[in-house]
Amino acid sequence: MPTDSRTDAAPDVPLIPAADRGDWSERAAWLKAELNRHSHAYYVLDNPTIPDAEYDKLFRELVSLEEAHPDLVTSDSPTQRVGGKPLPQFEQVRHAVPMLSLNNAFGDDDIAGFDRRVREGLQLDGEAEYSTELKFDGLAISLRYENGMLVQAATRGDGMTGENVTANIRTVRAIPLRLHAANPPAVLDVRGEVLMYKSDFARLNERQREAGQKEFANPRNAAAGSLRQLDPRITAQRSLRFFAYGIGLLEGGAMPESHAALLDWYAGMGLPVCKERAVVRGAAGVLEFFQSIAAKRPKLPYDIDGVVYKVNRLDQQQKLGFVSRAPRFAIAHKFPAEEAMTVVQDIGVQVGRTGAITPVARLAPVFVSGVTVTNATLHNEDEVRRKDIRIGDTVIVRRAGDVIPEVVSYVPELRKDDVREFVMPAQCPVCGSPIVRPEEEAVARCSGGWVKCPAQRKGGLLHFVSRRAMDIEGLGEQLVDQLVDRQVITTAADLYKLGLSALSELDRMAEKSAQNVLKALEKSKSTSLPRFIYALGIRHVGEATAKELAKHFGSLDRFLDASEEALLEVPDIGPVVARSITAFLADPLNRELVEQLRAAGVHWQEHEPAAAAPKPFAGKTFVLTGTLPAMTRDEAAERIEAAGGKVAGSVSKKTSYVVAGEEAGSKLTKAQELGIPVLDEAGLLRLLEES
Ligand SMILES: NC(=O)c1ccc[n+]([C@@H]2O[C@H](COP(=O)([O-])OP(=O)(O)OC[C@H]3O[C@@H](n4cnc5c(N)ncnc54)[C@H](O)[C@@H]3O)[C@@H](O)[C@H]2O)c1
Ligand SMILES: [Zn+2]
Repeated sequence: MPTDSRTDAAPDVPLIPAADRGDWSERAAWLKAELNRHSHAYYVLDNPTIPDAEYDKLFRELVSLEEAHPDLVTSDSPTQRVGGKPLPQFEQVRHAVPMLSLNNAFGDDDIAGFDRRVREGLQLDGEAEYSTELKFDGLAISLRYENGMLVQAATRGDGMTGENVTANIRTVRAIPLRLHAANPPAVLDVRGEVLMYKSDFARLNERQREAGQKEFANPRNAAAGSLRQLDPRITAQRSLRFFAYGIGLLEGGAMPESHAALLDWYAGMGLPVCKERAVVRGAAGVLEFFQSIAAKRPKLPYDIDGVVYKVNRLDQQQKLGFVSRAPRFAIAHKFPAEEAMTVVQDIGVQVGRTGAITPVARLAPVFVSGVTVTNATLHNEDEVRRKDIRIGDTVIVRRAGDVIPEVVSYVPELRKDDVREFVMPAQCPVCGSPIVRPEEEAVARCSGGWVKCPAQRKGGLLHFVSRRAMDIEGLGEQLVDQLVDRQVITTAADLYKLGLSALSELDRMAEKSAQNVLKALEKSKSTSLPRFIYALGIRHVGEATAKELAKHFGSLDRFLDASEEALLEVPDIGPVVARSITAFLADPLNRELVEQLRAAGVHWQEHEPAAAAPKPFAGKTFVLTGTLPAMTRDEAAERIEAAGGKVAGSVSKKTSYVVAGEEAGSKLTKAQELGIPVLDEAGLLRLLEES
């Protein structure tokens, strides 16, 4: 009996009719139609409707159905084919050697099976040798070089016929137009992946958003959409990258003996080859590679969805050959999916340490990248509106690395009529104080402050005791919750009044651990000024700013007496931060807290104030225009102002510099007319560094 592959996954959205409801062939037909529809959206339109993990589930279900009932296999089945049809707008290119897919493995057992089949196929006595590399999440491309010159580039298409995207590929700077080789082969088809870095993807989507255009679902789709443009000028603006990993036709040159040697040869000719690659032995070797890459994955600048193992020797590859749509000599070992689909059951709010109200989607439990997720952040109210996420929607949830799970988008075709919009509550759900949102801010806040709002109190206390602040071990969330809820403590100063009896009365608190908490509190009294300032939890004052403040003022009293002007003299402090500090210091309750902490014995070393740092941009006026590649305009303005400069809205003779990003308009023209120096982002950063 074929098993329904969905039962091994976490609680599911009841999206797909259960397999036992209809008859097998009906189910298979439904799966084929559904998979074909999604493939079209994914491969042809670069606009997928469901996450890959959902697609893969349907795909695996069809595979197991076809295995149990081989008569169900038809030539139009997605299990028999590669990719999608080439778009008719492009000239079609027939591949000299077909471009196939890869079989997938999801666990160690799959890998053991693959390794066994390889050894059997090659009749090996010992271990097989594998070349291991990354599975880039982009789109496959075939580059034809004739006598070392790039003459044609084609997408994979349906594997036999692809789209001619030569003009677009020529705009990709990573791809050499000429190979660095004294004696290049007469014909060489280089195969590899075109992809987009995560940072370039984020910037592209920001630009799309500002221009009111459709955002891309992920870097893969952005890369595919950017490459398959009819206008190469658009592709040229999209920062595409490339890694070579395979070969098609070769004429007039000697084929290397191994896959590893092929990649080295490529690298020597100036083709980008990813350095995360190795040659290993046996199943143990590939699994070790898998683990090491899994650990690195969150830090890689591009998305990968797994690693690929290829039998290293090319003669062995040839011997193993192909099955319908994939080689027998290679396998893709996939990571757990980072995206999954589920239903938003409700949208609630969370109150942070500074009172910030974060909308949070309450989800039907769903398994994403190794854990069950029930809550996902929606960041802020504007984000909920922009993404148009509603209660009852089916959504795509993403959890990458250790990052908090977030709702990426809703699935339009599954939206029902009875979905409800999120309404920002008027009152804080924790303390009942009004929620306010200053017009120019993206974040709504509980106006209760820590005095009225237990949520803010808890957040503030947790920040105070955290490792980089006062570093008080043993005071975790559960303990802080109890202390606040039972009104044992109100402020951080009360922590130092805690006695053994009060602590021992709390749930799950043995006398031994209570003593440890007291010891940790005592130890924390001896601290440093930067830690103390950071621990106060002033909005916009992170660790780095706290350090600058401590260095600049040298003593707590000088810091407490600082005016807004004095604060603006501190390196890297601009008006937003200065205002936030003065607001904090103006509140008598905060002053009292500081005094109580000092009275409790919290102490540190002080020193003379640092000589006032020069403000290199003093007297200079800047105008910002266009989209900068890495900074938002607000960030750029804050940095300019922190260096003493002014930011103005329009260009005049008094303007010192114009900082222009992409799509800069009339301000740039005006600057050029007036002969005002124009900087790009890199130029601005250099000026900041040099001065
Ligand atoms: N969300 C959807 O609706 C939808 C629809 C169709 C397909 N998909 C997704 O597409 C994938 C299946 O598609 P597929 O057959 O195009 O490709 P695949 O991703 O399963 O594997 C083959 C491809 O991997 C790429 N690749 C990356 N690194 C490689 C390396 N080092 N060596 C060799 N190849 C490498 C190549 O582009 C190659 O064509 C699945 O993950 C599926 O979930 C999703
Ligand atoms: Zn509140």
